[in-house]
Amino acid sequence: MRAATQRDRGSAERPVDPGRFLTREADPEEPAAGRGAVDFPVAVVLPAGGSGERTGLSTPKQFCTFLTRPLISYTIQAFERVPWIERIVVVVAKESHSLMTDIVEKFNHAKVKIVHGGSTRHRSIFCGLQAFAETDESLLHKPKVVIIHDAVRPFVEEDFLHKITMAAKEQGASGAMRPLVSTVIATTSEGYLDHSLERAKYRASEMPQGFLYDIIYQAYQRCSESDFEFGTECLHLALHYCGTNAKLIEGPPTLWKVTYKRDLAAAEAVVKETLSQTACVMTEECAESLDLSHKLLKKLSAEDMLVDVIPNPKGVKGVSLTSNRNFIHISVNSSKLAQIAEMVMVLEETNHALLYPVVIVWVLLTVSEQSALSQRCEAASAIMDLARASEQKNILLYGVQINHSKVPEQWERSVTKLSQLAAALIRDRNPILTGQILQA
Ligand SMILES: Nc1ccn([C@@H]2O[C@H](COP(=O)(O)OP(=O)(O)OP(=O)(O)O)[C@@H](O)[C@H]2O)c(=O)n1
Ligand SMILES: O=P(O)(O)OC[C@@H](O)[C@@H](O)[C@@H](O)CO
Repeated sequence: MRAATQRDRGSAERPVDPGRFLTREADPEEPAAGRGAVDFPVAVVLPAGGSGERTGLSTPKQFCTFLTRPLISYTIQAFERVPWIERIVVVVAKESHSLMTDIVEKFNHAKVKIVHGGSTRHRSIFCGLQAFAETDESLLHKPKVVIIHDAVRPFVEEDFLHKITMAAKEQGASGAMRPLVSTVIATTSEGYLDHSLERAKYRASEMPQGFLYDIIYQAYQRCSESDFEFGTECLHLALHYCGTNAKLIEGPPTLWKVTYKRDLAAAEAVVKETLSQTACVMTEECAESLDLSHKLLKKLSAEDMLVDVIPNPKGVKGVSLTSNRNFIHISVNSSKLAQIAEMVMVLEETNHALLYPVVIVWVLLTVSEQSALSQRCEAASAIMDLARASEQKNILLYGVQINHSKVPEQWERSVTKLSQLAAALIRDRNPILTGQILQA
């Protein structure tokens, strides 16, 4: 049996995790290795006042939800978890103010101030910047560097934010860029090709962008009506109105903007993939349960999951729940429902499922034939009610029944099935299957 603290990586080198920031908590004491501390005030402006017409949805995309949370909450959290970012000004349309207030309260977004935007993105950004310039110093003091980031770009990591921030402090302005995927072409008024640009010489301007606050605020104060109405590039304003040439930094592929409906599905898939990479197996100490947990560890690790195995004779008290998002709880011969209920209570008390759903796969391991039927009947009625209550707390409870077999081939088949079911339940997080007892 592996020590509980050891984690088992998959055989292949793990791919760059597109959503690493979702689960890695920044350490407020220690700047990440390889970069200096940020010793000046930094704030963020998130323009979120658009209507998201290109999604074809009635709800503006920043308020569309996946995994029980609106898109904008993921973006806010990506900045809120960065210890050296002090304030986040979210710019919303006036009619979305109360919705945004509810989101801030529900998800404990403590660093957020809400302001009203304008009819275009540039007007909204200017409204956000004005929030620092025109308020009581003690409430929202002016930052040295302000990061401007579309609220519909939820995947941004602290490392890259640090690069953008330090470059903005040194250079006055900085911006993310990505290689072009398609070639840029110009058309004639009749709709024919006029010319194409040499793709290698151009880049796509992305977000986040960073600025010395005074520079970008002055640029917006000087901004023409035409730029306010039709412009799409903050870096251009800093250059055109303040002569500040932005430092361009190539960013990771995760900086993409949610623009079309398909992008919302893509964003959900990224979050699901990130949340599904770890599992904690909680095992009883009888031989069959220990054997099952060891086999699960090997099989799930082969699926490239990081797996902890926690001998759990005393129920949930022996487990650090807050460091895991997916639990496989093995109960032998009886349902031990109280332990599951206690887990749900602890997860709720620690707010651990507030931002991301937690999955509990409850494995009913039947060792003695006599107990099989009674265990299953007892569990079937109990799990449904508990699952319904847990779902209200963003905890997804699934059941899988498995019979221990002394016939190695049969036991191996059952364990393989259980491993596949557990991996699928953790990966898909389908609320329809909560409260059900599947059969391995
Ligand atoms: N008047 C506006 C328009 C846009 N934005 C914000 O600017 C970001 C990037 O703009 P875009 O992707 O174009 O969003 P929308 O304008 O909402 O999309 P669409 O053009 O499809 O309507 C989004 O977070 C959007 O909410 C804003 O704050 N105020
Ligand atoms: O034009 P949209 O409002 O869809 O998106 C804004 C983007 O243009 C902008 O975020 C980047 O190009 C960086 O400026």
